[in-house]
Parts: sequence; C-alpha cells; structure tokens
Amino acid sequence: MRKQVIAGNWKMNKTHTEAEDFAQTVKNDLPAAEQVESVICAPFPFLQKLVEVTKDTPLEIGAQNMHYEEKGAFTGEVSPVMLKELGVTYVVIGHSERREIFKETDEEVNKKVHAAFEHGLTPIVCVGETLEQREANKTMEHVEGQVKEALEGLNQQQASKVIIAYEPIWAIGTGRTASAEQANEVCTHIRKALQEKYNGDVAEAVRIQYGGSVKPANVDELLSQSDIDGALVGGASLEAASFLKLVEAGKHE
Ligand SMILES: O=C(CO)COP(=O)(O)O
Repeated sequence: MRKQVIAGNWKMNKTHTEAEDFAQTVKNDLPAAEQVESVICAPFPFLQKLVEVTKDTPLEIGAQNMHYEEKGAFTGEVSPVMLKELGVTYVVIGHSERREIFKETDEEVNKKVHAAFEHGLTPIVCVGETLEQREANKTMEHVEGQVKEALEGLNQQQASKVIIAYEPIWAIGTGRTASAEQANEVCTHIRKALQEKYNGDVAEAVRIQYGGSVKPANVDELLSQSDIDGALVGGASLEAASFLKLVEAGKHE
C-alpha cells in the first residue's frame, strides 16, 4: 500500500506573515505522517520560518525549484546544500511553469533530480502534456519520455523514492480538471514505464500524484483511482481550511 502525499505548491503567492499564519493554523490539525504525508512547497524567503514553525509536526516543507550545483557563480539561484541546511525535505523539480517560462530542459531536470538525492531531498518531479499534445494523441509518448529522461541514471533505490506529479498543462489553474479516469490512465502508463525502465518493485513503490485544479470537491474521486497516490495542488492549497480538507481526503485512501 502506497502512502498518499498531499503537497501544496504555493507558487509566487503570500506574504511572510500570511505564510507563518497558515503554518500556525494547520500544524496542530494535520493527521499523523504515518497516515498521509503533507507538504507545503513555498517561496524561498518563507522556508526558514516555515521549517521553524512546523518543527515536530507532520507538515513537511519543500522548495519549488533549486539549482543542481552545490555553489558557484549562478546569480539568483539557490543550491540543494542551502535547502538541506534549512531543514527543507522536498523539492519540486521541472514544474511546467519552469519548463515553459524559464525554459528548463529534461536534461536540467535530470541533473536536479540527481542533486536532490545527493543532498537527501525528496524530488517531486512534474510531467504533463499540453492541450495540443493531448489532442494529437501524443500524451502517453510525451509523458513517458519526460519520466524516463528525468530518472535517467538513478539507481533502483533512488528511483523508488521519487514522487512523480502528473500535471496536464491544460488543467493547471484553469478550473478544468482531467477526469479521474483520464488522470488515472496516464498514471497507470507512467507506472508501466517505470516497470520497463526498472522493475515491478520500483513501479509499485513510486508515488504518482495528480495535479491540475485539484480542490476539496474533486479530490476524493481523484485519490480513489488505482494509480493516483496523492495530489500536487496550487490554488486550493493557499487557504488553510481547504488544505486541511485535501490532506484529510488523503488519509482516507
Ligand atoms: O500547478 C499546479 C500545482 O503544481 C496546479 O495548480 P492549480 O491547482 O492551481 O491548478
């Protein structure tokens, strides 16, 4: 049985005070980490405070990106060493907004995934197709390619710890959710690709989240699918009450 992972991706939202208030509000109401993993992936300036406020609570803190090098002349970048030192435990890698707006490539995503493991961070690797690709029946091919390139060179032990977030780009921030069946179909295909690349044990162990307009109203149906093991949530993770409902839903699956 795979444990569900409910992760909020705040993107570039909230003030420092709002971030701290959120953590203070949710931290005592979250289910135990043995039942469901809950994570907030916040902007860099809030990470230190969030780690401090959520210490000894089930809420884990993640970053939304990082560089793959440990240090050096990379103005404006943040390294895995810096995140680890803060007490951050997860990092979102290759979000479609980073791939589209900041032109991140599969090769960079792969380097970042390796860097995450070298520094003891759990990567949440995002994959997903555009509407154009879906309409051209290229979804499976595209997503499988992204997964295989992202995980290239990982050993079995590392691969089984990766979290993959399947986020169809046309469903992000649009209010348009993939149907639970559509989402599950792609997640099942991802699991098959993991079996081909590694083996059945790795394929069974990897958690695959769905992301794209997940909210309390549709989360139960999505999480009840056979190959969906959690959610990566943008908009609906910004309010404490809504985030708590999503995590609660993860506990029941
Ligand atoms: O991109 C997302 C999470 O990473 C999804 O965002 P929304 O939940 O706002 O659609």
